[in-house]
Amino acid sequence: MIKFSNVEKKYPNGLLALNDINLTIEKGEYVAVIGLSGAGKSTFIRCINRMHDITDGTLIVNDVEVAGLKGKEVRQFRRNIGMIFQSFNLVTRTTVLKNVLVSFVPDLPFWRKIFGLFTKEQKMQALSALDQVGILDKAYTRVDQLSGGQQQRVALARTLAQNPDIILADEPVASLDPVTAGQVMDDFKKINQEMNITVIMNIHHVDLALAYADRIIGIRKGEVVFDGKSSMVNQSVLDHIYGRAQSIEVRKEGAKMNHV
Ligand SMILES: Nc1ncnc2c1ncn2[C@@H]1O[C@H](COP(=O)(O)OP(=O)(O)OP(=O)(O)O)[C@@H](O)[C@H]1O
Repeated sequence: MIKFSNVEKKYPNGLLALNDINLTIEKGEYVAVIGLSGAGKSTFIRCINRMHDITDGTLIVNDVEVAGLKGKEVRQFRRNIGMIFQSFNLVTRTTVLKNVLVSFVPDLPFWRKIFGLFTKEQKMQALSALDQVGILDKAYTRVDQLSGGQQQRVALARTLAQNPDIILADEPVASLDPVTAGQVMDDFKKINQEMNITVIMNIHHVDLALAYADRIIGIRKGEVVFDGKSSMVNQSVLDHIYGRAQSIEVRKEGAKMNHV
């Protein structure tokens, strides 16, 4: 469970990126965070795994008060939280399997790290993660020979091999074409439903957010201005999150995406 109580995030330059956030996300939820560029979506997601420190309030993740973690505890805490980025963050000049095995590196003894030696069990776990996202046949292919969608699946498999409770995804389909974006969204949905992993995703495509996520959190100027079921989101809710003129643009972009 993730619980924000009166959470504030102020950057060192004084910018208030999150203001008085109060909400709870239960295990197994699929949440999409939407809002205009600069609204605070990335900041919201990145506070959850302590990529950013909150500056006031309390944030509890899996019974742990995130702000109280120190050094090694932060690394340990992050083991249960996967993170997926728009840019995939893969080592493209090596194989898919090696990229997935990287998720085990923090747990390896020093000498194994040096030689890149992985146990048979770790290799099986990595292969199984690749199977879960449907690219087992690409295990020995170099990442730079894969399409964008396949690369995002490698990133997802790497996260799954880590056996997380929570997956945070920061614009995971922003650089993909509409069809591939839909396939990657399907992967997230499958993982969420079959493995009961909480998914919290920042996403600009409102139509995809509404089609896949169960819950929508709308952020505007650092404040949560909507929090409810996807089925409750209508034009007036979007106007409230984005502002009237912008919400029409957001919808038009979505329509264009769907017709490519
Ligand atoms: N390191 C930083 N220092 C100062 N201000 C920052 C920093 N990172 C983000 N901000 C500011 O905080 C606000 C929220 O940024 P954030 O990246 O969370 O927005 P976002 O909704 O994810 O935007 P986008 O959709 O464009 O990624 C913005 O005004 C941004 O300029």
